[in-house]
Amino acid sequence: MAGPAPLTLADFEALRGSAMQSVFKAFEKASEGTLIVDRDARIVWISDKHARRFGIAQPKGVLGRRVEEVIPNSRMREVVRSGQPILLDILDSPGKPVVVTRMPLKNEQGEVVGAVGFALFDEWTTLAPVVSRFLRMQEELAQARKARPLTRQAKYSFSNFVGSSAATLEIKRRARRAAATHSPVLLLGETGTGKELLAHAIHGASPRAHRPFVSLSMAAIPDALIEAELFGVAPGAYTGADKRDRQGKLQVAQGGTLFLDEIGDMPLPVQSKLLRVLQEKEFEALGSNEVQRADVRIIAATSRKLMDLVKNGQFRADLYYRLDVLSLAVPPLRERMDDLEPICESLLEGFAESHPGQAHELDGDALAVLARQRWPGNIRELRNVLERSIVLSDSAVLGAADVQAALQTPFAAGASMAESTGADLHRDLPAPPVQLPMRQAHAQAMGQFERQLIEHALAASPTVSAAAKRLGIGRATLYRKMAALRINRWDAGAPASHP
Ligand SMILES: Nc1ncnc2c1ncn2[C@@H]1O[C@H](COP(=O)(O)OP(=O)(O)OP(=O)(O)O)[C@@H](O)[C@H]1O
Repeated sequence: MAGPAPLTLADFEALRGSAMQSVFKAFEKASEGTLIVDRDARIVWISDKHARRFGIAQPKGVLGRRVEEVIPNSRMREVVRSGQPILLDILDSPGKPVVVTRMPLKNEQGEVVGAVGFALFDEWTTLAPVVSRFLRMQEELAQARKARPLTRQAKYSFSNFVGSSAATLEIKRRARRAAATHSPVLLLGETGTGKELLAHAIHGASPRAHRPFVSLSMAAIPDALIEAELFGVAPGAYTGADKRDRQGKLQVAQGGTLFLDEIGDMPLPVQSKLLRVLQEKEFEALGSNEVQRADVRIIAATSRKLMDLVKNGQFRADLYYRLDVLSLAVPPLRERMDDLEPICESLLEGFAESHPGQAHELDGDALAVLARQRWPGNIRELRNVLERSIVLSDSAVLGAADVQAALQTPFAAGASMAESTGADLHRDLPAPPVQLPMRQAHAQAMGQFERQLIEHALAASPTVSAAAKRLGIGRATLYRKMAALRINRWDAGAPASHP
């Protein structure tokens, strides 16, 4: 007797179709709420129960709206964008958190056409063991993140240097090659282009990756302290010095990498000592005759034109050539505008943690506005503008008006100042006090002008040193003027991450 006819491909397809349907029905039935969005993350369907959870009386009234406008912490957009499910997650809702699962919906060609989300449990006491483990792991992760800078490991890798323009790929290629060697590296480029990020990445990809990464910025510490910071201090080296010796960054970085930022600001006497480190691999701590070995790879960076400093006698030519073995010129953002969109995406994603529940996307018009800027402060300036847009905006997606508003704040105006003709600057200066006698009015107007100029430069620069450079005056002069005008750089709106 003939057995049952063998199953054909069509049977498998039919079985798969009905399996999908019954899985969907089963989920729907067990679910505490269901939500479906289209490929633009606009709501196409929301169950009554889910709508009630978010205080929506008329579910039909929210159809067509962006999902984040209705469910503030929704991650449905992420699912539509990536095409990947988020199988288990906790969503905050006004009453209590719910456990949710989200899946992409695809058409026959495999293209994402939307996403469906199910609220699986709202009685999540049943999940208490899983949830408490999750919370414990989150806590551990937060602790580990906090501890990370203390471990003196590289904080960034090459993947953090976002972009795939030809210029970016080339710089990453060269940096990777540099990572494999032990030679010094010199990173050149405007402020905010990512030199420090690259220094971390080079260390992280080098054979010294498991040893310390230590940085020292010449611009962040007074000249008189640089030598002690770098080479350390022997006990009782000078009056009032500690009884114990104090390690310098060279000792701390032993076996690893020492990143010397703003090397162009290094005082000449320290330059000679650094040259000895590079040539002889040795140094002496301040106030000591004991010669110590330096097993340290030097990565130096500067936003100044080192060759000009050499010509002016401010930088030793021999040190320059010693550092210049592998020099990498990091291009400014305006020369790699193809990277603008992915960099914005990555920066906005990074803000998701610090600014939860706010816009983390740009629309095309906003991007076009950003693409028209010159970005003298490069990615640091872009980061500031995006963060400011997020803070100022109430929309779920940042539009042209949101980024315009952020660009028109004092920070951005100051950032463009260096390249402007001066006309923009004068535009927002207060009118001169005409009722005063001419000499007095002149002095007062000049004082106001100088204050505004300095505040703008400080707001647009990561360090006081960089602001001084922007203004074309010495750092000491700028400090004196700030003291005289009682300007505090934090009041001037300088980015807080760069003291
Ligand atoms: N390609 C990039 N992708 C993503 N973020 C970047 C990129 N380049 C720089 N950044 C970010 O921009 C900011 C400035 O970068 P970084 O401090 O490395 O610049 P820098 O060139 O060392 O600046 P400075 O000369 O002023 O010290 C940092 O927040 C950094 O993480």
